[in-house]
Amino acid sequence: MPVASDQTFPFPLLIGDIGGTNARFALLIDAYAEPRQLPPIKTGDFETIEEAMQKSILDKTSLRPRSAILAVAGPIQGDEIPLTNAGWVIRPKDMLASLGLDDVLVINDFEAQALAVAAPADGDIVQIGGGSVLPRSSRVVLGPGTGLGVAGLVFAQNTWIPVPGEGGHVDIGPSSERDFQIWPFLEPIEGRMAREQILCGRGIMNLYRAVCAADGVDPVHPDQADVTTAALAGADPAAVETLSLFCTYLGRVAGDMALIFMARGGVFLAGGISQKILSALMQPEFRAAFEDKAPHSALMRTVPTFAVIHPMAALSGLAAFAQRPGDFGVATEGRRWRS
Ligand SMILES: Nc1ncnc2c1ncn2[C@@H]1O[C@H](COP(=O)(O)OP(=O)(O)OP(=O)(O)O)[C@@H](O)[C@H]1O
Repeated sequence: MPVASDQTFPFPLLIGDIGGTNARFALLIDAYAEPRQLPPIKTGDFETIEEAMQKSILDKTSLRPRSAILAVAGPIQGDEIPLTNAGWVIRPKDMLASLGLDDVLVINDFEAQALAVAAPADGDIVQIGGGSVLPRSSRVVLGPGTGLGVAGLVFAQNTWIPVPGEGGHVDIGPSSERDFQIWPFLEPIEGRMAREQILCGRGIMNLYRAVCAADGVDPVHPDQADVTTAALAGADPAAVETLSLFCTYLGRVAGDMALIFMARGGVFLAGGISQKILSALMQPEFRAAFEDKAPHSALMRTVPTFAVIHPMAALSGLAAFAQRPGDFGVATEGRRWRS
């Protein structure tokens, strides 16, 4: 049965960021040592998470972790947690038994990204456009990857409290004249357009195909990496427009989230794709769409936006929480299991 309890976890402690495509792990020997990062693995290479953890971690070290804190892509409910965009199902009770752990906590992957932006090091982020951080004010993290992750981070009672959600599944609509030309060709999900239909890896392909269809040209790029590579090289007008629109829509959604949380502490772009298209995010489209929020454009100009460039940001957030749990208000009820 999941139990509610205190916030400390026994060391050695294994932390893991389990995305739809990649899983990244690190070991913490104690509350003071630097996390020992392990080589990332592809979720598709292993049938189950227990097999992945056994073969890629436990078989390769004599260190026996006593607890695990895992961040997963998807909502956490009950004793079986399916990953939204991958085949694994996390069963913490089985994990306690099969991996010999005393304590397992499972949180949302963007909650971990939120923990990471409570106090990012200067070298971990790059500012996009103007504005400045108002200390102790709410923050937002969102990131296109296999899906679109979104979370808030609020400061209350001297702790940073991550606010997980499923903001990638909120509706998105057309706004400009060009949007109205392209929108009819976007593939919806069960009849509606959610943000994640555009703002993620497969969303780039959805947008690219729609841009091509709107202009009556044949798509030539086989996947999203090909589209962004061609766009960044300025090689193909449809790819260039796709990336430009992607930045506009990401800016629009980032601005929406900033308004919802009144995020004067900043909006942080995490996820694998943001790092790969950083030079496009630095162009005017992203920030212009972010600020285009009449009647609050003047306010939006003061709110800073950042790309997170730390390669393992979610892991750094989990490590900060594991080592200084008192700094964070992470709810454990219903998602912590102990043997
Ligand atoms: N150069 C690129 N341009 C655009 N998309 C890319 C590029 N390289 C990888 N991708 C896409 O990024 C996605 C993977 O993102 P990420 O590395 O953040 O993985 P993840 O952590 O597993 O994602 P998530 O946490 O959302 O499940 C895939 O859809 C992949 O096709």
